[in-house]
Amino acid sequence: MPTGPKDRAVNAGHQSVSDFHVYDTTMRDGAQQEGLNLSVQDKMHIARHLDDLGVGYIEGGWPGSNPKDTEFFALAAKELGLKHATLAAFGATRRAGVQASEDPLIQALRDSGASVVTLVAKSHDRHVTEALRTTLEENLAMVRDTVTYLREEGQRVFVDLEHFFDGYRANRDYALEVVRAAGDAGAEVVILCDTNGGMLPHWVTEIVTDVATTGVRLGIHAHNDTGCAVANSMAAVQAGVTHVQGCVNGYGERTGNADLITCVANLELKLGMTVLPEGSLADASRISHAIAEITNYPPSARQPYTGVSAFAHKAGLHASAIRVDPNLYQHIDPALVGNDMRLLVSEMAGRATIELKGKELGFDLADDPARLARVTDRVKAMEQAGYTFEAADASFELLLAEEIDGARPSYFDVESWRVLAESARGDDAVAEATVKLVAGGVRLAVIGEGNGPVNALDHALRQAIEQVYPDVARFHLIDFRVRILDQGHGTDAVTRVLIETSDGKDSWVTVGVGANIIEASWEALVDALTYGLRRHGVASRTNG
Ligand SMILES: CC(=O)SCCNC(=O)CCNC(=O)[C@H](O)C(C)(C)COP(=O)(O)OP(=O)(O)OC[C@H]1O[C@@H](n2cnc3c(N)ncnc32)[C@H](O)[C@@H]1OP(=O)(O)O
Ligand SMILES: CC(=O)C(=O)O
Repeated sequence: MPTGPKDRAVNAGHQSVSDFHVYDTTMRDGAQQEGLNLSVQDKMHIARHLDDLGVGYIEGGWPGSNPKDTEFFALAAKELGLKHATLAAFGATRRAGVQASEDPLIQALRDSGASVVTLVAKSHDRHVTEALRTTLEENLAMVRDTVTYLREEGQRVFVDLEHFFDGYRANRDYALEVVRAAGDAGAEVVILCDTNGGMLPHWVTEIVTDVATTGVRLGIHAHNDTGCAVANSMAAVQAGVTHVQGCVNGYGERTGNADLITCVANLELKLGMTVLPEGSLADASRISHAIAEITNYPPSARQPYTGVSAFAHKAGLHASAIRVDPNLYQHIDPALVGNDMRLLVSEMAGRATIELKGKELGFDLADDPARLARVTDRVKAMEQAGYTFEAADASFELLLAEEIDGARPSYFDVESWRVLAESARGDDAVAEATVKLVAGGVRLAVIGEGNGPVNALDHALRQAIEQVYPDVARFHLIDFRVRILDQGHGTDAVTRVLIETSDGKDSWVTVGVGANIIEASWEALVDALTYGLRRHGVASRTNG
């Protein structure tokens, strides 16, 4: 026989470091994002990452609405073992005309094992009459009854008021009546939701300031349809809410929810509040990327605070000031959110960029201004010819090594290469490449096969070099990107290839440019193996 939540509540009672609530809904509203699907195990992993981040509340899903969410709560009750966070179960108020104690979805919330239940309720009069097809009075009763029932069953209750801001504009008195009904029935926090995401910050300020006069503890749940979800959440906090909901990486229905990490970083670093355990924010970038791995959504490079480009500097003028003091072009120290400053080498680089990037890669270029200028000029000329170094650090490092050592690092001399592609009797085309080279004083001629010309060349080159440099056996190509560059002259377009190679531990990117895809790929492949051997400490003919 099931016991009451009083006895079964998991992870109950852990408050965030301050009384301010940081409430994550990645596994519920985040999972409402198009293309995002989480398994039970995915949810377990995400919950642990969120707990490491130190959020106060983790909304695990809607038990009773689908078997997976029900299973997640059952497993969480047995195995999750959160350190900081409290698990919350999400669901709707009872159905119209049904007693809370007889509504199966309310029973599922009660039986979820979660100590907190977050109920979604209607507060916009038109939604009550048209979507719920009931009366305004019955909606108030649905809120009161459900909150009262779950409180009596021993659960803490938060109430999400859907479409609150639109509802307030349509019928202020009714919207405020729903807030009071929830608060009076025992809801700990009433969350004002910008469900359609249409608000602007000054409207949020105005409305929250008015609703705060009810004396009910308020929260904010903002969607990003105007691109203002985080700004609206900040406006709500400044107007008095003490509970912020959001999703890691801004996942969520349509354009997403407020990015929870951006919100907490703003609260801690801009507003000086303490909303996470001390030191947790420095884990934010790692956790944002770890969760992106689980959701299988590549993280946005331009994500505030945690994106790989959040502290990447491309313009020469920026780098020249950064050389004096990084804070001249950064709003915070990236280490505060576990991110790093990066310098991007491109045609927009000046000498300062090259010097700083060189330093990052372990080269001291400051003592030779003429060499620094020469590298800068070479980079600009090569970018004009189609190369791109900002995404190909490994090719840039080989260029620097060449300038410093007087010759490009080299492990083999290529005599010739040739590649043929053939399709017989309408079968899929296959390719065969022949590579002739001298490595370690040995002349090698190797044939490689592949499903395309680049694949065949890669196999042939690798098989040849591996005979002299066994480290090459660990290298494998993990990404291959081709771009046809129209140089504005129509017929003389060139091809650029970026190749990412891994040794199973690290990866590096090289670039090649040529009149055709095979020539460009060959250059990038040769750079990839050369860089890899250098990185593995294998002596080249130029450095020893
Ligand atoms: C704003 C938000 O994002 S809230 C979160 C929304 N999330 C989801 O909808 C995902 C999970 N949902 C589900 O799995 C299903 O919709 C269920 C299990 C909840 C309900 O499924 P069904 O019983 O088949 O109903 P259906 O989805 O067609 O319609 C929703 C019903 O809930 C009612 N409803 C909507 N909001 C509320 C509410 N706040 N309180 C009570 N009932 C509500 C609707 O009026 C409708 O009732 P009806 O069946 O009498 O027409
Ligand atoms: C509750 C919720 O997800 C919303 O109103 O957007």
